[in-house]
Amino acid sequence: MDTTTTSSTTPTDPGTVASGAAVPDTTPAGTGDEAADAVIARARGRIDALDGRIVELIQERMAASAEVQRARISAGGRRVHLAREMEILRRYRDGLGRPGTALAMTLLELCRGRV
Ligand SMILES: O=C(O)C(=O)C[C@]1(C(=O)O)C=C[C@@H](O)C=C1
Repeated sequence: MDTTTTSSTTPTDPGTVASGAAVPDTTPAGTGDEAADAVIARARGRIDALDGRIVELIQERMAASAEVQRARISAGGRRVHLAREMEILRRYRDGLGRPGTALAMTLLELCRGRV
């Protein structure tokens, strides 16, 4: 295996190789095209703002989900409600296609733990 570069098949910190040794990041800061760089910087600003809001929304969802689960368990029910999960999985699949299902499964795991 080539140990001088990060492998595309092995997820590692981009600043290290599999051995953990530090490698300089040689990715150029820009494309060399000023207009393209400006578009990229602006769009990345929007992405960062959106990601921040998405994380906050997920945290808000986790709190609402915990409230539902606590109430159900206090009333003698179970943490997991499979029919409700099916509705949620369908909504994400309808909105985002097959990867939407995977996203919904990750959200459910964040909200109620692994089943
Ligand atoms: O809607 C519920 O009944 C919940 O408990 C919330 C929630 C969710 O996070 O969406 C969590 C666990 C259940 O299995 C189903 C859904």
